[in-house]
Amino acid sequence: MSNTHANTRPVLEIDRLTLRLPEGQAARPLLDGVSLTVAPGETVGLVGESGSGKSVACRSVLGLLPRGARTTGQVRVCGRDVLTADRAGLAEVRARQAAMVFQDPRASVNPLRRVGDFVTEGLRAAGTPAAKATARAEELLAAVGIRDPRGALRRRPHEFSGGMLQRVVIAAALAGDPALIVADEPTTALDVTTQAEIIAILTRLQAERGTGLLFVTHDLELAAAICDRVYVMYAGRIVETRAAGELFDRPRHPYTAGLLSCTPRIDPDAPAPRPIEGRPVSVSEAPPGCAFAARCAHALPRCEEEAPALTAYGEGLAACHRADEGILL
Ligand SMILES: Nc1ncnc2c1ncn2[C@@H]1O[C@H](COP(=O)(O)OP(=O)(O)OP(=O)(O)O)[C@@H](O)[C@H]1O
Repeated sequence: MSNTHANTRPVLEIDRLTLRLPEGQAARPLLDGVSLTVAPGETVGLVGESGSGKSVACRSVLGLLPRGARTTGQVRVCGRDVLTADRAGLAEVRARQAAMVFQDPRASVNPLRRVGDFVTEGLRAAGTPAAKATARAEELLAAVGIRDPRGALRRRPHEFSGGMLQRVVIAAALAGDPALIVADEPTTALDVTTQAEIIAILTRLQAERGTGLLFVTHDLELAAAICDRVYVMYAGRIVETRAAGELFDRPRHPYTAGLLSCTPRIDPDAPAPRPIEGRPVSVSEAPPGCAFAARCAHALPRCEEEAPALTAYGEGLAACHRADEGILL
């Protein structure tokens, strides 16, 4: 975690990104005016229930859009808009500026190729001589806690457990020394002990190297523990963003409060988890007003008709008509 980069240019600036699929022109877009920044060295969480658009948003950072998607707005990585970049520009962003760690490490690697090929791929594509790339790969595998890195380079993915393979994926992500890592639920496919190890490795290396980290998760408590700032997403829109501590202690959006109250706590005195009533609406069926209104205990008729804009409350922003009324206290 770091809070020392208030005046530095962000490594990621998503600016009013709206993303529609061709067949759904009339329906609500998958992403609707999403804005988000990550500063150098900053850890930023993106949280929300399944289907809220977290993966679509973070894949857009590497220019990975659903087929036929139409976008407005910008996604700038180190100042370059990836949505308008040509092939060479996009390849450079992926090789040197931003890397992604996906949920399932087995889906990220080619099962037939050796681990060494996978970790050195980006380096070799960027013109690093083979011997130097191999030495760097060994160094990276050691940094993520793989014993016998030299031997590991010759092994194939099936010889690794899921947790060990996710370490390999993190090593490969760090190979080009990117300014930004996007981690999309990087531990969901792993057991609990391994999850903690992977989070510790990722956050340690990110802090040591000053890399910006966009961390996607549905676990608000985990986000609060490791992130500097958190964005909360619902039905394709950002509904709240603020510093992790303030978000956890004093949420302003009823959806954030709902996510917090359904998260199990370690503290024995904490209230028992309570699920948010109703189911998340899919982006396409969201009503014209606040997409959360149908599940919100505090909704007024206005909430169903008029979408609330993200507005400053406290040190952050919330999109709720009632955010200044203290309804969540
Ligand atoms: N290629 C695609 N074509 C059509 N719809 C898509 C595509 N990709 C995502 N969607 C839809 O966009 C919405 C957001 O999906 P997304 O995967 O970003 O959600 P998420 O918040 O990451 O969920 P999860 O936590 O389950 O990964 C969903 O309604 C999903 O069905």
